[in-house]
Amino acid sequence: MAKFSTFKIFEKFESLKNSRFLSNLFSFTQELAMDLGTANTVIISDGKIAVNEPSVVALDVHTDKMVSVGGQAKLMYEKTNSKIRVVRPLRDGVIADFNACEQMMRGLIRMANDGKHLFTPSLRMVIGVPSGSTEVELRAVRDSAEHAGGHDIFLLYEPMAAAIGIGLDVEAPEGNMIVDIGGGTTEIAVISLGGIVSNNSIKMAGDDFTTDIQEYMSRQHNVKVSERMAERIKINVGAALTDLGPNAPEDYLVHGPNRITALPMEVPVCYQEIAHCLEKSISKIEAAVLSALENTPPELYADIYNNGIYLTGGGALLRGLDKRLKDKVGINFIVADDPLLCVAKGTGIALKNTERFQFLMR
Ligand SMILES: Nc1ncnc2c1ncn2[C@@H]1O[C@H](COP(=O)(O)OP(=O)(O)OP(=O)(O)O)[C@@H](O)[C@H]1O
Repeated sequence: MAKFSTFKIFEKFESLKNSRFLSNLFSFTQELAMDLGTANTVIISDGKIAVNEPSVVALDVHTDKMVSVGGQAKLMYEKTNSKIRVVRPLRDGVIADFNACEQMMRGLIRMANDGKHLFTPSLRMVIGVPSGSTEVELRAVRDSAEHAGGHDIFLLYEPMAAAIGIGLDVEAPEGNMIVDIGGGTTEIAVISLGGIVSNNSIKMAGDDFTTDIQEYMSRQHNVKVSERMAERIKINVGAALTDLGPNAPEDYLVHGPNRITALPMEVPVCYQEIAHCLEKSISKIEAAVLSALENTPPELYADIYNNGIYLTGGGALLRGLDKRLKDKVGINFIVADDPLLCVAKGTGIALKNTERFQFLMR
């Protein structure tokens, strides 16, 4: 009888061991794909989005230990006391605070695991990086990932990841152009035969739009707004065109202190004035797209003309941007589905097919 039940227990354990839960619990290697962005970090585990959080970490000023990470840390942003510092470790697409970045990565990876592993696994990772990164900047990402538990680390350029994430056949002898407007960088790349033929990476993107709005509110309306409020204005009434027709959003009510008197103010903001205030920054992105097209060989140019240009990244969500770029360049612009997730999805696909995409990664 005892023999029988021992056998049963053994059989049960074997079947559980083969289940995903237990194989995760006892596995020593874990595979993660990561879009380590200036504004948001997305982690894909087991083919699913496990983490999609702001790239923010809160640290104890005295011990430098992590207090919170992601959305929780963002809630503390611009609201801290002298004991806590809230850091955005990436600026313009690259690591600006190495220690904070490492802590943030650790915290987010832990969040992705969520008790799934009994032991700290060794990580096999694909990480999206800006295509304009220098060797030193790439080294910094690799080092941060290694310190956060990474063992096998593959780096994939963001426009290539975005193209894979959209579902384009990046190995085909066909030109495709991607314009990825993130928080810190705009990456423009022409892809053909599994390589980047021409690229242009500028440090002008969504966060610069936010800063433009913050400065505009202070200059034009004498109202002081935080970075987070400026971002809310951008999301609610941000636009690239002064005429959005029937898609125009309602005015957005902004509350804040008067810059001079500190008395409370209420200012309604319309999308037309935001379109004016973003004019200069958007023109720089237009110029970068034109310059990338200038450097594109004619055969690939013809493909791009036929296929249209893909817009990805959070900046692609700015109202009317696709139409404005189309009017300027004369080529159709297509906003990808889920533009905020294209790079992450692409790194996830590359992770599942590291053999196939090995030649694309560094
Ligand atoms: N609806 C929206 N309208 C305009 N901008 C938006 C919208 N939603 C998000 N954004 C902006 O998109 C940016 C974040 O985009 P994304 O997550 O693609 O960037 P990232 O990957 O973090 O940055 P990077 O690639 O530069 O490192 C932020 O500046 C955010 O304010």
